[in-house]
Amino acid sequence: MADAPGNNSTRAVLVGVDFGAVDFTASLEELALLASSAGAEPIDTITAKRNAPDPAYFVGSGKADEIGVAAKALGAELVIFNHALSPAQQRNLERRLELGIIDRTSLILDIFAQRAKSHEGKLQVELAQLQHLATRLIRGWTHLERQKGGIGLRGPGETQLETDRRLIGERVKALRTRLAKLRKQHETQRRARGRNNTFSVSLVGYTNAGKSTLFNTLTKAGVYVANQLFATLDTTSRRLYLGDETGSVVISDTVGFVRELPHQLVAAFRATLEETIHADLLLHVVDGSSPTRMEQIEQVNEVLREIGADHIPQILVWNKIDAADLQPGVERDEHDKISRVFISARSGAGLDLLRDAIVEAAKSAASYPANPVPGLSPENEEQDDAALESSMLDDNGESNPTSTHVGPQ
Ligand SMILES: Nc1nc2c(ncn2[C@@H]2O[C@H](COP(=O)(O)OP(=O)(O)OP(=O)(O)O)[C@@H](O)[C@H]2O)c(=O)[nH]1
Ligand SMILES: [Mg+2]
Repeated sequence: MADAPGNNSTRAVLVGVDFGAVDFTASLEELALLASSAGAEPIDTITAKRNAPDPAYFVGSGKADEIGVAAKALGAELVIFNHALSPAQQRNLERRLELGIIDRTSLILDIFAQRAKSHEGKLQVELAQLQHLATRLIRGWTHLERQKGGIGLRGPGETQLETDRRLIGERVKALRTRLAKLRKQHETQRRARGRNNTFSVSLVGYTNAGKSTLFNTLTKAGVYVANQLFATLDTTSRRLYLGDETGSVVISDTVGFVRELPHQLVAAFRATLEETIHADLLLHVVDGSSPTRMEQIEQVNEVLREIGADHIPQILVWNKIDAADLQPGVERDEHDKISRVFISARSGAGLDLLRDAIVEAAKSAASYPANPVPGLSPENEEQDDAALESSMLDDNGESNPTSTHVGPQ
């Protein structure tokens, strides 16, 4: 590793191929942010124009050599492609360039692996990684066996490849079982919460839109905020008191979305996203200062469709108005329902409008009881949190080590 002095990050060259997409530049900028979020240092970006990917090297062999020469001249160890590479393309490039090659999918998986904190989050990432790996197993690949080590692991007459596949298959099965159990626990928690008839609100949106900042401002929770992609991986929930009439709602901060979110990850994070699927209201947070905000909205809606959350009432929260030179305000649709609220989570501008919008949505929701839930005033909020938390203990009476927290920590 040729690390620069005092800098531990891997120097990486980024490669983007322009197939004529309108968002080519924005997508490359995002790749740079993804790369630094993963701990790499993007030192150069090489672009190419093509009509279609080259089957062997994704870029042509001439371009591949050019990338290799440039990367070596710059002391890079890694080349990151802004695309999904086939296993063969990745392998061919690695052999030809003698450099580490990763694609967009692996990069995102890597960030998730680094960020996962909860037990469940780690299991989900491992499952996604193994599923990604399973498609890439080639003869002579011995990494897994070395890792597991030991005599007698390999069955009689099995080739290395079969052993690797078998070990991965077994681990995938074990992970699925464990995650299914955790999902059942979540179901129990949700039912317990359902008994309280508490209106639930999920913050969703593109990564870096400001969901956690807004969550903190609204609930004073102090969750991790950073100018990084996927700063948040675990769902965190808190009570939010909205006045005597409405009482409290439960509000959840969730993982951010990104374009081309690897589908293994969407599948693996389904359990985490269940918080979102079962919400009564989605606050779709948008970075209103981003030039690609419209496209980000579309990407988020696409993932919401994929996880079956597109039927949930949604308010678009147009955030970062301080950086976009906009005023706080509210927009209503043709049914006079609030469709957009313009705010700044950082300065607090427009937050009163947002709280009013949540109250209005809670009132109009059919499932919401006509009378406020008794006992949900600020005085006994803490006590209520404790009750909520105790409903989240698992069968052994142990605190559930998964991603959902309700109440003060
Ligand atoms: N100018 C401005 N910046 C903001 C505002 N809200 C959030 N930010 C910044 O945007 C960046 C991302 O904020 P987060 O709250 O971590 O975003 P997130 O949506 O939770 O991101 P992920 O967890 O990665 O999905 C941080 O640098 C925030 O300080 C705002 O209203 N105005
Ligand atoms: Mg966040």
